[in-house]
Amino acid sequence: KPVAWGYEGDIGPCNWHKYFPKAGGKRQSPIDIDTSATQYDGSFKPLRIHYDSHMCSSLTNNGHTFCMSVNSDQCNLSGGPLEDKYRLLQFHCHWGSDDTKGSEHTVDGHQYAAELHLVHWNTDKFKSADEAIEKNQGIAVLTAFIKAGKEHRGWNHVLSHFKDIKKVQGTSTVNEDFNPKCLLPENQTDYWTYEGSLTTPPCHESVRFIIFKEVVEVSSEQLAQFRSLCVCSSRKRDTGEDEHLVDNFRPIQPLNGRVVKASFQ
Ligand SMILES: NS(=O)(=O)c1c2ccccc2cc2ccccc12
Ligand SMILES: [Zn+2]
Repeated sequence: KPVAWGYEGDIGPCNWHKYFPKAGGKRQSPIDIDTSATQYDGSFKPLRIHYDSHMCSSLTNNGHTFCMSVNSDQCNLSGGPLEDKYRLLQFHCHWGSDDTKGSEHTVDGHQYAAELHLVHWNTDKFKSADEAIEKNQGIAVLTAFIKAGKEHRGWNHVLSHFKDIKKVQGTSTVNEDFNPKCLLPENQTDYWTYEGSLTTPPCHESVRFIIFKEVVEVSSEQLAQFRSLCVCSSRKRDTGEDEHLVDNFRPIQPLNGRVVKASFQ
């Protein structure tokens, strides 16, 4: 029987290690990026992000975030700090109950309104994503910070399906011409990178994070739409209100001597 976990109370992040022992490991995510301690690495090759936009994908509310799963073998990532080729599996976000919080990673202690994770698995070393998710170098997550500002047209292709996935386990098929690359910042050469973990149980220490320095803007109204998702299909607050999915970010974890590399000086 799968163990329930969440972001508050007894099943919250402070207790994850009791049922998911890796959550207490030495290379956990997220972390604070102390920009005075990052190390420039001039050996990185250019990041190669090749996504096609003819992939059919499906959007699900899994009770912890919305997840756009992609099933195209044409969406690949390589280069930068990566030794192998990785294939896009899904993307999702973490966000807050207001625009002052929501990201998982922080930069010099600053938390952004949301954080986008594009999850890729190592197709050179492993036969399936389920295998890769547990193995060192198995996963690469492209990460972009999001702040409240001007409207982001690309995000509307995703947000327009949210009414179909308001309830948990709701799914919606997305087969319009959408390329997730439009969700990334313009500057894709300046990023930080380090070795960490899934930020949700079972917290496997299999993830290479690549975190863009440039922050993406979406409007406050678009951020409010993230918060329209519900956490569960039935449970209502005593006020009869739906319980909305917000503050789905893990607190920052100890660096334990890890060095965050920078692709820029
Ligand atoms: N936040 S996360 O990117 O660690 C993450 C995953 C990372 C790698 C593989 C699968 C993942 C599935 C997630 C599902 C929900 C939230 C974060 C998730
Ligand atoms: Zn994530």
